[in-house]
Amino acid sequence: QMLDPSEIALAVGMAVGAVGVTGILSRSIFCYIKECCSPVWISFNRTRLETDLDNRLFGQHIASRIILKAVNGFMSNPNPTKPLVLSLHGWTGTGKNLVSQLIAESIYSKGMKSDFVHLYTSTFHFPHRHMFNIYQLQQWVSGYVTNCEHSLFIFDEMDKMQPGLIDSIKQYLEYYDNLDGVSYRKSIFIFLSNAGGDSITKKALEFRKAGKSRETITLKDLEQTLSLSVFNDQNGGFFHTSLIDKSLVDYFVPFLPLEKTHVVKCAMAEMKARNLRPNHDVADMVARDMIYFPKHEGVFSSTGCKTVQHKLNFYR
Ligand SMILES: Nc1ncnc2c1ncn2[C@@H]1O[C@H](COP(=O)(O)OP(=O)(O)OP(=O)(O)O)[C@@H](O)[C@H]1O
Repeated sequence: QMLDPSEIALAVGMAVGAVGVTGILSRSIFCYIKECCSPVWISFNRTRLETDLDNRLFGQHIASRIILKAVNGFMSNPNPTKPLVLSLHGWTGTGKNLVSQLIAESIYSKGMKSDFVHLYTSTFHFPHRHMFNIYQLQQWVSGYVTNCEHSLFIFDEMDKMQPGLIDSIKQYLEYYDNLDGVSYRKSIFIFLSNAGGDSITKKALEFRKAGKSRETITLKDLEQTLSLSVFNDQNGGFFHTSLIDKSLVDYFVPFLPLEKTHVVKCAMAEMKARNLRPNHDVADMVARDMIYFPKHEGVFSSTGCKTVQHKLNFYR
Protein backbone atom coordinates (compact mmCIF):
# COMPACT_ATOMS: atom_id res chain seq x y z
CA GLN A 1 0.00 0.00 0.00
CA MET A 2 1.28 3.42 -1.01
CA LEU A 3 1.75 6.08 1.71
CA ASP A 4 0.48 9.53 0.93
CA PRO A 5 3.04 12.42 1.08
CA SER A 6 1.80 13.68 4.46
CA GLU A 7 2.36 10.23 6.01
CA ILE A 8 5.85 10.08 4.51
CA ALA A 9 6.62 13.53 5.89
CA LEU A 10 5.38 12.45 9.33
CA ALA A 11 7.49 9.27 9.26
CA VAL A 12 10.60 11.19 8.19
CA GLY A 13 9.93 13.80 10.87
CA MET A 14 9.64 11.11 13.55
CA ALA A 15 12.84 9.43 12.38
CA VAL A 16 14.76 12.72 12.42
CA GLY A 17 13.28 13.51 15.83
CA ALA A 18 14.34 10.11 17.14
CA VAL A 19 17.87 10.62 15.84
CA GLY A 20 17.91 14.11 17.44
CA VAL A 21 16.65 12.82 20.78
CA THR A 22 19.13 9.95 20.66
CA GLY A 23 21.87 12.47 19.86
CA ILE A 24 20.92 14.68 22.80
CA LEU A 25 20.55 11.67 25.08
CA SER A 26 23.88 10.15 24.11
CA ARG A 27 25.56 13.52 24.49
CA SER A 28 24.14 14.02 27.97
CA ILE A 29 25.16 10.48 28.96
CA PHE A 30 28.61 11.17 27.50
CA CYS A 31 28.80 14.41 29.51
CA TYR A 32 28.03 12.57 32.73
CA ILE A 33 31.02 10.33 32.11
CA LYS A 34 33.52 12.65 30.50
CA GLU A 35 34.14 16.33 31.20
CA CYS A 36 32.17 18.59 28.84
CA CYS A 37 31.82 22.31 28.44
CA SER A 38 28.44 22.21 30.16
CA PRO A 39 26.90 23.21 33.51
CA VAL A 40 27.31 19.63 34.73
CA TRP A 41 31.05 20.32 34.92
CA ILE A 42 31.24 24.10 34.92
CA SER A 43 29.20 26.08 37.40
CA PHE A 44 30.29 28.70 39.86
CA ASN A 45 30.00 27.92 43.58
CA ARG A 46 30.23 31.24 45.42
CA THR A 47 30.04 29.70 48.88
CA ARG A 48 32.93 27.40 48.11
CA LEU A 49 35.12 30.27 46.90
CA GLU A 50 34.26 32.39 49.93
CA THR A 51 34.89 29.55 52.39
CA ASP A 52 38.16 28.59 50.70
CA LEU A 53 39.42 32.17 50.66
CA ASP A 54 38.55 32.49 54.36
CA ASN A 55 40.03 29.19 55.45
CA ARG A 56 42.84 28.38 53.07
CA LEU A 57 44.37 31.74 52.20
CA PHE A 58 46.24 33.43 55.05
CA GLY A 59 47.09 37.09 55.51
CA GLN A 60 45.58 38.39 52.27
CA HIS A 61 42.52 40.37 53.33
CA ILE A 62 42.69 42.74 50.32
CA ALA A 63 43.21 40.05 47.67
CA SER A 64 40.54 37.88 49.23
CA ARG A 65 37.91 40.60 49.07
CA ILE A 66 38.69 41.68 45.50
CA ILE A 67 38.80 38.14 44.16
CA LEU A 68 35.43 37.21 45.62
CA LYS A 69 33.81 40.40 44.36
CA ALA A 70 35.36 40.14 40.90
CA VAL A 71 34.68 36.46 40.24
CA ASN A 72 31.21 36.54 41.76
CA GLY A 73 30.21 39.64 39.78
CA PHE A 74 31.52 38.16 36.55
CA MET A 75 30.07 34.68 36.98
CA SER A 76 26.64 35.93 37.95
CA ASN A 77 26.37 38.14 34.87
CA PRO A 78 24.79 36.12 32.03
CA ASN A 79 26.03 38.60 29.40
CA PRO A 80 29.45 40.00 30.29
CA THR A 81 30.75 42.60 27.84
CA LYS A 82 34.37 41.43 28.07
CA PRO A 83 36.32 38.57 29.61
CA LEU A 84 37.36 38.92 33.24
CA VAL A 85 41.02 39.94 33.46
CA LEU A 86 42.77 39.79 36.82
CA SER A 87 46.37 40.72 37.47
CA LEU A 88 47.79 39.29 40.69
CA HIS A 89 50.93 40.91 42.10
CA GLY A 90 53.18 40.26 45.03
CA TRP A 91 56.27 38.77 46.57
CA THR A 92 57.08 35.11 45.93
CA GLY A 93 55.15 32.47 47.88
CA THR A 94 52.33 34.74 49.00
CA GLY A 95 49.45 32.78 47.46
CA LYS A 96 48.97 33.92 43.85
CA ASN A 97 49.00 30.40 42.41
CA LEU A 98 46.92 29.20 45.33
CA VAL A 99 44.23 31.79 44.61
CA SER A 100 44.17 30.81 40.93
CA GLN A 101 43.66 27.23 42.06
CA LEU A 102 40.82 28.23 44.41
CA ILE A 103 39.11 30.13 41.58
CA ALA A 104 39.46 27.11 39.28
CA GLU A 105 38.04 24.81 41.97
CA SER A 106 35.05 27.07 42.54
CA ILE A 107 34.09 26.96 38.85
CA TYR A 108 35.29 23.66 37.39
CA SER A 109 34.42 20.29 38.94
CA LYS A 110 37.91 19.08 38.05
CA GLY A 111 39.61 22.25 39.28
CA MET A 112 43.10 22.73 37.87
CA LYS A 113 42.84 19.33 36.17
CA SER A 114 39.96 20.54 34.00
CA ASP A 115 40.48 20.46 30.24
CA PHE A 116 39.18 24.03 30.23
CA VAL A 117 41.82 25.43 32.58
CA HIS A 118 45.11 26.36 30.92
CA LEU A 119 48.21 27.27 32.89
CA TYR A 120 51.19 28.82 31.12
CA THR A 121 54.47 29.41 32.87
CA SER A 122 56.74 31.84 31.04
CA THR A 123 60.03 30.12 31.70
CA PHE A 124 58.57 26.75 30.72
CA HIS A 125 56.23 27.49 27.81
CA PHE A 126 58.00 30.53 26.36
CA PRO A 127 61.60 30.06 27.48
CA HIS A 128 63.62 31.82 24.80
CA ARG A 129 63.17 35.42 23.92
CA HIS A 130 62.45 36.01 20.23
CA MET A 131 62.14 32.30 19.49
CA PHE A 132 58.55 31.77 20.43
CA ASN A 133 56.02 31.99 17.66
CA ILE A 134 53.44 34.52 18.75
CA TYR A 135 50.82 32.96 16.49
CA GLN A 136 51.14 29.73 18.42
CA LEU A 137 49.85 31.42 21.56
CA GLN A 138 47.03 33.07 19.63
CA GLN A 139 46.09 29.71 18.16
CA TRP A 140 46.09 28.05 21.58
CA VAL A 141 43.87 30.71 23.09
CA SER A 142 41.41 30.96 20.20
CA GLY A 143 41.31 27.17 19.81
CA TYR A 144 40.55 26.60 23.48
CA VAL A 145 37.84 29.28 23.59
CA THR A 146 36.28 27.90 20.39
CA ASN A 147 36.11 24.57 22.18
CA CYS A 148 34.64 26.10 25.36
CA GLU A 149 33.70 29.72 25.92
CA HIS A 150 34.05 29.23 29.68
CA SER A 151 37.82 28.79 29.58
CA LEU A 152 40.26 29.88 32.27
CA PHE A 153 43.78 30.97 31.31
CA ILE A 154 46.48 31.50 33.92
CA PHE A 155 49.75 33.13 32.87
CA ASP A 156 52.39 32.66 35.55
CA GLU A 157 55.67 34.61 35.78
CA MET A 158 54.34 37.48 33.70
CA ASP A 159 57.38 39.53 34.70
CA LYS A 160 59.57 37.03 32.84
CA MET A 161 57.43 36.97 29.73
CA GLN A 162 58.84 38.50 26.59
CA PRO A 163 57.38 41.91 25.93
CA GLY A 164 55.02 41.70 23.02
CA LEU A 165 53.90 38.16 23.65
CA ILE A 166 51.04 39.19 25.85
CA ASP A 167 50.20 41.99 23.43
CA SER A 168 49.45 39.27 20.92
CA ILE A 169 46.43 38.10 22.89
CA LYS A 170 45.30 41.61 23.77
CA GLN A 171 42.53 41.51 21.17
CA TYR A 172 40.88 38.64 23.04
CA LEU A 173 40.67 40.69 26.22
CA GLU A 174 38.79 43.56 24.63
CA TYR A 175 35.11 44.37 24.38
CA TYR A 176 34.54 42.64 21.02
CA ASP A 177 31.29 40.79 20.51
CA ASN A 178 33.20 38.13 18.63
CA LEU A 179 36.38 37.65 16.64
CA ASP A 180 36.11 35.34 13.65
CA GLY A 181 32.93 33.92 15.12
CA VAL A 182 34.45 33.26 18.55
CA SER A 183 33.32 35.14 21.64
CA TYR A 184 35.84 35.50 24.46
CA ARG A 185 33.48 37.32 26.79
CA LYS A 186 32.83 34.41 29.12
CA SER A 187 36.46 33.42 29.63
CA ILE A 188 38.74 34.42 32.50
CA PHE A 189 42.39 35.50 32.18
CA ILE A 190 44.61 35.63 35.25
CA PHE A 191 48.12 37.10 35.13
CA LEU A 192 50.55 36.38 37.97
CA SER A 193 53.71 38.31 38.62
CA ASN A 194 56.19 39.47 41.22
CA ALA A 195 56.17 42.94 39.71
CA GLY A 196 55.05 45.45 42.30
CA GLY A 197 56.09 43.16 45.16
CA ASP A 198 58.70 45.64 46.39
CA SER A 199 56.32 48.56 46.53
CA ILE A 200 53.66 46.49 48.30
CA THR A 201 56.25 45.42 50.86
CA LYS A 202 57.36 49.01 51.36
CA LYS A 203 53.80 50.06 52.13
CA ALA A 204 53.25 47.14 54.51
CA LEU A 205 56.43 48.11 56.33
CA GLU A 206 55.34 51.74 56.57
CA PHE A 207 52.09 50.70 58.22
CA ARG A 208 53.93 48.48 60.63
CA LYS A 209 56.38 51.21 61.60
CA ALA A 210 53.47 53.58 62.18
CA GLY A 211 52.01 51.01 64.59
CA LYS A 212 49.03 50.32 62.34
CA SER A 213 47.80 46.80 61.90
CA ARG A 214 48.21 45.06 58.57
CA GLU A 215 44.45 44.62 58.25
CA THR A 216 44.02 48.39 58.02
CA ILE A 217 45.90 48.53 54.71
CA THR A 218 43.38 49.14 51.94
CA LEU A 219 43.48 48.73 48.20
CA LYS A 220 43.55 52.51 47.90
CA ASP A 221 46.81 52.60 49.87
CA LEU A 222 48.43 50.29 47.32
CA GLU A 223 46.72 51.06 44.05
CA GLN A 224 48.81 53.93 42.82
CA THR A 225 52.18 52.60 43.86
CA LEU A 226 51.28 49.23 42.36
CA SER A 227 50.25 50.45 38.93
CA LEU A 228 53.30 52.72 38.76
CA SER A 229 55.75 49.98 39.59
CA VAL A 230 54.07 47.49 37.25
CA PHE A 231 54.07 49.92 34.39
CA ASN A 232 57.68 50.92 34.97
CA ASP A 233 58.95 47.38 35.24
CA GLN A 234 61.43 47.51 32.37
CA ASN A 235 61.98 43.77 32.17
CA GLY A 236 58.49 42.47 32.52
CA GLY A 237 55.92 41.38 30.00
CA PHE A 238 53.78 44.28 31.10
CA PHE A 239 56.34 46.75 29.83
CA HIS A 240 55.33 48.15 26.48
CA THR A 241 52.09 46.33 26.56
CA SER A 242 48.96 48.30 26.15
CA LEU A 243 47.01 46.08 28.52
CA ILE A 244 47.34 48.74 31.14
CA ASP A 245 46.85 51.92 29.17
CA LYS A 246 43.83 50.44 27.43
CA SER A 247 42.43 49.41 30.82
CA LEU A 248 41.93 45.82 29.81
CA VAL A 249 42.89 44.62 33.26
CA ASP A 250 39.75 44.72 35.39
CA TYR A 251 41.43 44.27 38.75
CA PHE A 252 45.01 44.65 39.98
CA VAL A 253 45.20 42.45 43.04
CA PRO A 254 47.99 43.07 45.57
CA PHE A 255 49.34 40.24 47.73
CA LEU A 256 50.96 41.33 50.98
CA PRO A 257 54.26 39.80 52.12
CA LEU A 258 53.71 37.06 54.71
CA GLU A 259 54.81 37.25 58.36
CA LYS A 260 55.86 34.52 60.75
CA THR A 261 52.31 33.98 62.05
CA HIS A 262 51.18 33.22 58.50
CA VAL A 263 54.03 30.79 57.94
CA VAL A 264 52.96 28.95 61.10
CA LYS A 265 49.42 28.73 59.69
CA CYS A 266 50.76 27.44 56.36
CA ALA A 267 52.73 24.72 58.17
CA MET A 268 49.66 23.72 60.22
CA ALA A 269 47.54 23.60 57.04
CA GLU A 270 50.16 21.51 55.28
CA MET A 271 50.21 18.95 58.12
CA LYS A 272 46.42 18.73 57.93
CA ALA A 273 46.60 18.26 54.15
CA ARG A 274 48.99 15.36 54.72
CA ASN A 275 46.62 13.80 57.26
CA LEU A 276 49.09 14.41 60.04
CA ARG A 277 47.93 15.76 63.40
CA PRO A 278 48.75 19.49 63.27
CA ASN A 279 51.52 20.16 65.76
CA HIS A 280 52.06 23.78 66.71
CA ASP A 281 55.63 23.21 67.97
CA VAL A 282 56.64 21.70 64.63
CA ALA A 283 54.92 24.54 62.75
CA ASP A 284 56.77 27.01 64.91
CA MET A 285 60.12 25.34 64.19
CA VAL A 286 59.41 25.48 60.46
CA ALA A 287 58.54 29.18 60.71
CA ARG A 288 61.66 29.97 62.75
CA ASP A 289 63.77 28.27 60.10
CA MET A 290 62.66 30.71 57.38
CA ILE A 291 64.64 33.81 56.43
CA TYR A 292 62.97 37.12 57.17
CA PHE A 293 63.53 40.59 55.77
CA PRO A 294 64.32 43.50 55.90
CA LYS A 295 67.57 42.42 57.46
CA HIS A 296 67.32 44.32 60.72
CA GLU A 297 63.60 44.14 61.34
CA GLY A 298 63.15 40.53 60.16
CA VAL A 299 59.42 40.89 59.51
CA PHE A 300 58.51 39.23 56.23
CA SER A 301 59.31 35.74 55.04
CA SER A 302 61.61 35.98 52.02
CA THR A 303 59.96 32.99 50.35
CA GLY A 304 56.49 33.50 51.82
CA CYS A 305 55.08 30.04 52.48
CA LYS A 306 56.84 28.55 49.49
CA THR A 307 59.44 26.37 51.22
CA VAL A 308 57.15 25.25 54.05
CA GLN A 309 56.43 21.88 52.42
CA HIS A 310 60.12 20.97 52.15
CA LYS A 311 60.99 22.20 55.61
CA LEU A 312 58.15 20.19 57.06
CA ASN A 313 59.71 16.98 55.70
CA PHE A 314 62.80 17.87 57.66
CA TYR A 315 61.10 18.44 61.00
CA ARG A 316 58.57 15.61 60.94
N1 LIG B 1 48.72 33.38 51.75
C1 LIG B 1 48.83 32.05 51.77
N2 LIG B 1 47.97 31.29 52.48
C2 LIG B 1 48.07 29.95 52.49
N3 LIG B 1 49.03 29.26 51.85
C3 LIG B 1 49.90 29.94 51.11
C4 LIG B 1 49.85 31.36 51.04
N4 LIG B 1 50.84 31.79 50.27
C5 LIG B 1 51.47 30.71 49.84
N5 LIG B 1 50.92 29.59 50.34
C6 LIG B 1 51.37 28.20 50.09
O1 LIG B 1 52.74 28.28 49.71
C7 LIG B 1 53.01 27.56 48.52
C8 LIG B 1 53.45 28.51 47.41
O2 LIG B 1 52.40 29.45 47.16
P1 LIG B 1 52.02 30.01 45.73
O3 LIG B 1 52.56 29.09 44.68
O4 LIG B 1 50.57 30.30 45.70
O5 LIG B 1 52.85 31.34 45.74
P2 LIG B 1 53.00 32.44 44.58
O6 LIG B 1 52.62 33.73 45.20
O7 LIG B 1 52.27 32.02 43.38
O8 LIG B 1 54.57 32.42 44.36
P3 LIG B 1 55.48 32.77 43.06
O9 LIG B 1 55.39 34.24 42.83
O10 LIG B 1 56.87 32.37 43.46
O11 LIG B 1 54.94 31.94 41.93
C9 LIG B 1 51.73 26.83 48.19
O12 LIG B 1 51.82 25.53 48.75
C10 LIG B 1 50.66 27.61 48.87
O13 LIG B 1 49.59 26.78 49.25
